[in-house]
Amino acid sequence: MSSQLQIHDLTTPTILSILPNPPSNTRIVILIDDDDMEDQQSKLTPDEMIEALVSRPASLPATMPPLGRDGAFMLQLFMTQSKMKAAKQKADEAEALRPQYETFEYDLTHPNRDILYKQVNIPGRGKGLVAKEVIARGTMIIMDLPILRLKTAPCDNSYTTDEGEKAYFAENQEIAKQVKEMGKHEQRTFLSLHKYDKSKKAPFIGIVNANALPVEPTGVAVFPEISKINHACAPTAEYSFNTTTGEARVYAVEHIEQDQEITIDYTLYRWDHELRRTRLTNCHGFQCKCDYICGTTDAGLQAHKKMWEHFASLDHYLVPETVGFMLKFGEEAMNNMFTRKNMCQMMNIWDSRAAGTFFHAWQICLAHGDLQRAQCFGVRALVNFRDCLGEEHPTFKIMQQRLKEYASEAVFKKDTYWKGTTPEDENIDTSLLTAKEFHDWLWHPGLLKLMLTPDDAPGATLAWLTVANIPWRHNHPEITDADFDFFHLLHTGKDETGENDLEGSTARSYSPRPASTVEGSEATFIDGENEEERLAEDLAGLGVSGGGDEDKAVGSAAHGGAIHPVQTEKDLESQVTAREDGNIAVADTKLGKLMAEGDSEGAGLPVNDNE
Ligand SMILES: C[S@@+](CC[C@H](N)C(=O)[O-])C[C@H]1O[C@@H](n2cnc3c(N)ncnc32)[C@H](O)[C@@H]1O
Repeated sequence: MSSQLQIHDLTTPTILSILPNPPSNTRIVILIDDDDMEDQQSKLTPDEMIEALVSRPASLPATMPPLGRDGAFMLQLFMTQSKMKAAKQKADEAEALRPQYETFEYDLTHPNRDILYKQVNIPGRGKGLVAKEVIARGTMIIMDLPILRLKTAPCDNSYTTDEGEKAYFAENQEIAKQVKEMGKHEQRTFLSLHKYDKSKKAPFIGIVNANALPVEPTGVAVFPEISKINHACAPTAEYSFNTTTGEARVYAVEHIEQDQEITIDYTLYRWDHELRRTRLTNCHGFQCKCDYICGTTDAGLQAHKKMWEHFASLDHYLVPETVGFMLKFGEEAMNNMFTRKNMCQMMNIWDSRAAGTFFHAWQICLAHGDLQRAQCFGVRALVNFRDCLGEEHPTFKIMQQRLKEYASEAVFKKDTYWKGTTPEDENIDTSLLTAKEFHDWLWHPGLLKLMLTPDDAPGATLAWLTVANIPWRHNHPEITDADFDFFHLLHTGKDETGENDLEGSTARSYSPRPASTVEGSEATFIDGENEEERLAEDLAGLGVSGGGDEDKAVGSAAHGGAIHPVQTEKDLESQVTAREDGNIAVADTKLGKLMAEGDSEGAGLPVNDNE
């Protein structure tokens, strides 16, 4: 039996006199429901408080006020009701967000669902996701886990022979088996996804084809939420997969307006328009008709091809085999990066390709011992990687590490011949420069030439933008001075105010620069002319007619013709209705139908009834 101490007006000295040698079984209640006390204790967690009281009573503040009106039984801290509630809610939220890697069991009450986006019908594209509110660049929109992973995309295999065809249908059955083993939520989710099955006999492959996205290191995966996102060649968001955690994320790479569609590039930017088209048609089963690339005229496509070839050739000094050239021709390599950056800007590419450009510029500057510029570029790369892939992504983490340990880079100071750097512009206080001055200083080593002829990369971009009637887009986020603070943060872990740290959201506060201020800084050519004037002047030289129409919306409006019939709300409902006996209706409706659509062996597969 425990002794009971009736303690009224309990004071610190009283507690201290009891606690060092409490009689066995003595428990003391300390009621903490008084505002003053809450203030004092707010810095301690309940566990710390207990620890402080029991093992280090002397550490209690000497001025501790009376501890309450009642006392009995147990050394216990009572948080106020609201605090308890908040703590519980926080714990529940954390639990809901905790990825479940082992089981892959997926709850339909997805943490991101209905938060930033909603699913609506999009004319010509079936359903799609739109922003429920304005979403800033760099915001994580979805975090998702695969419900199904395959080593290769079925659509990538060309089953032209009889044997190949057999293998194709065998694969369909393999996927069916995996679906059968899924939990009921996953089954429902998987089967509610859009299907593209040209053969009409491989429905499971059909679902994979329409929805699967590449995952690293190899293979493809289908996702419960991300697979609801439509494709755009100039997307508003970027999809990436994290090999370390096994999760996928989608980040806003543009400022997305309320009700604007959230789109990703299914082809992961890797291919020119012909390859993109093949991939989208063969795998995802639709022809993209965006006015950005796919829906333009033949001349537009030709111009795009040329521009793309130029773009792809710009980092040819940076592959390991030719790194010697980068050391020898640093300015030229830098010039290429300047061009690449300008091309990205003209095309309004602010996904991780832009980060790649800054990353290369960082390497070039490091190689030539130009640390000040290297730092500026390194930060830009990091900020862009963070915005597009997130701070958890291995690419971001590796970049962060490399920036810290720049001296161990293989190319570090391998060549000090750097025409671009003069004693005057070394160790310059960049904070004193205007945006324009800073821009000129930063890119100075590469500012040798920026031609606008049809055979030159920016010229080819301009030709494409013009032929395809795409405005030169520059009304989007440019890197701001916040990046420099971020670099400071990188080294110190704290900013001047001490409010941000690298573990937190840090430079998330980095906000898009308004369109008007972009002009005259990054968007200006070497001679400082306004790019619009320059554009107009150069059009004649390029032999292309018509200019960018700034008023016309671009890129995101891919009014493509979806081949599949629109899935109605009713369709979906009927697919996921729960059966009374605990199995799901989809088992003998949609799934059963799909099985039957496949070969006869498949029809016999029961759904998972373990649940
Ligand atoms: C991953 S699903 C996206 C969600 C799908 N729209 C739905 O209704 O469930 C891919 C399918 O959406 C359609 N789709 C996606 N992007 C499209 C686009 N840009 N133009 C036309 N159809 C598109 C195609 O039918 C494609 O097979």
